[in-house]
Amino acid sequence: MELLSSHRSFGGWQQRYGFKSTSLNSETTLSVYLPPQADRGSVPLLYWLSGLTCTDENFVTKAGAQRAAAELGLAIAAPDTSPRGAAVADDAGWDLGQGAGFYVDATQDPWRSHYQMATYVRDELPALLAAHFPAIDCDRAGISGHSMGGHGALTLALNNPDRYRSASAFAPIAAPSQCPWGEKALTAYLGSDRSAWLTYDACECLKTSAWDRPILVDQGEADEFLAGQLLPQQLEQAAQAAGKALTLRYQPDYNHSYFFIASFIDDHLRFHAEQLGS
Ligand SMILES: N[C@@H](CCC(=O)N[C@@H](CS)C(=O)NCC(=O)O)C(=O)O
Repeated sequence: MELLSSHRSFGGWQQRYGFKSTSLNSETTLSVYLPPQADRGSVPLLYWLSGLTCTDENFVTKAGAQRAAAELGLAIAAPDTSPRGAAVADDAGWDLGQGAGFYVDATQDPWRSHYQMATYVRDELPALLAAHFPAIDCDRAGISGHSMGGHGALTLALNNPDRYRSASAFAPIAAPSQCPWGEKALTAYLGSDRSAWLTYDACECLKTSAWDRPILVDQGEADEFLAGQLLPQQLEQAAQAAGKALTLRYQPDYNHSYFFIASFIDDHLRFHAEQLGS
């Protein structure tokens, strides 16, 4: 891993690394926040998955998470949202291809040779972090994200309750098999057989998942994508039917932006820290 940048932040370090990912078969970047407590012992980890058009840097520069992460002793790993590079398939739209990996393992050409984001986040990242950051305890890991990344966080947690101990999301794409963003991406990455999509739809995952911990979701009421793309009411119904402990908070006047995320990120970090024992 090549250290691309390192900044002192609230007594810890905000760092960015570049490396070749084996699952993505491409160069990628990863941002890591190491809280001050990492100097003295082991710290739990929060994975942050960003949304459409983002890199690993949007969260780092806009969410304002470092202050609370430093207080709570929580490391944060923020990966990029897709494989990148001239040799990697792309699409003219901003909602497919580079910057829009949707945290799935693609099975269709031309995507499948690089777009293995589920494997990358679930398997490669913890191994990499454990090897390079001895202070990070990858067995005490939670996951969160925004929009496409909220969808990624919920589906990864629900599909892997042994891997993550806490889960939350901001304005997640809650039912991707029923909204235009999801239908476009899942058709491209997984093919037109909708049964292959279900494992990547949080509402479907809730029906069968062994996840037994509380889930926190914040949703802005003035979110421009609320009715057309995000469908949080479906998540609420699915959680209720499955008997899962979902707290869905509607936040009046907040839109889809990082101003919304920055306003509630401390609540989410505290929520994760409590469950991760930090
Ligand atoms: N580019 C799209 C918007 C995409 C968008 O809102 N992306 C969200 C995630 S879904 C985001 O986090 N954007 C980056 C940012 O705000 O820093 C548009 O022009 O409508």
